[in-house]
Amino acid sequence: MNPLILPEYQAVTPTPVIVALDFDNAESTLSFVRQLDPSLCQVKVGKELFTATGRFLVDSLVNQGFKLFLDLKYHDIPNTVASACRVAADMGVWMVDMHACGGRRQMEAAVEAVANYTHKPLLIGVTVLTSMDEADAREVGITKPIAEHVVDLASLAKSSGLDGVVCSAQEAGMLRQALGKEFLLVTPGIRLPNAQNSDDQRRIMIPQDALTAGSSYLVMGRPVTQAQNPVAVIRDVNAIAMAMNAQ
Ligand SMILES: O=C(O)c1cc(=O)[nH]c(=O)n1[C@@H]1O[C@H](COP(=O)(O)O)[C@@H](O)[C@H]1O
Repeated sequence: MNPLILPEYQAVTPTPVIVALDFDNAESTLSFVRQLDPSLCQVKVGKELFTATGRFLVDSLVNQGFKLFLDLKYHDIPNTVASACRVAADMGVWMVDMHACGGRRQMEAAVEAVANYTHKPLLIGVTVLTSMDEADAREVGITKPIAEHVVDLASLAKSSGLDGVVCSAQEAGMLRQALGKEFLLVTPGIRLPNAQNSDDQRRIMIPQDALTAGSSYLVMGRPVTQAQNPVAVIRDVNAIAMAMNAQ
């Protein structure tokens, strides 16, 4: 058990934080993860780390007891995505995602592929990337305001049987109203109140506002991994969530 983790934070289950392990090698990742604990946060392995390390690191993190979000954003024909989700389920991941714009048949095939697993991974549809603003969206043919497009894709994901979506916390309030309390809202693009800039992110929110708006999970990469004290940043978010849950 990591001595940095105080008993009161161990009581935070589930924590809303998913730490994006956006590293390019196993050594840096494992050295960073040594200060974390499965009761403190979930972890996410995305394209950079998975390309660098393959399933070796996923296995290692799952074996350490972390709930792992495999963020490979599948977007392919139904058979390919369904088969990939089945392999992800075999790996014991907690959450896996696919682009909702891959369509109903892609999502339904994924749902069917993992339906009989005892530990079925949560299936999450990516709506509109948090790095995109209205001008970016228009350039790729999205003619509606982003918020409306997100609601449409999230409704499609829900009616296809997915457990939730990735969206910006800016859309969380609207999606909560439209899709109810149970549907998971996984929100990247989180920035701390004192952040100097938003990097490549465009639709951002601070943790407190994201949780108030109805986010289920906050995906946090650089605000945690580049912090002087990553554990303190996670604990602060957990404390906000705990205070809100106590109300
Ligand atoms: O699916 C994701 O996790 C994701 C979707 C999205 O719309 N925006 C987004 O930033 N992400 C991921 O969330 C993480 C955000 O990292 P930071 O901007 O460093 O906090 C990265 O790993 C992204 O790949």
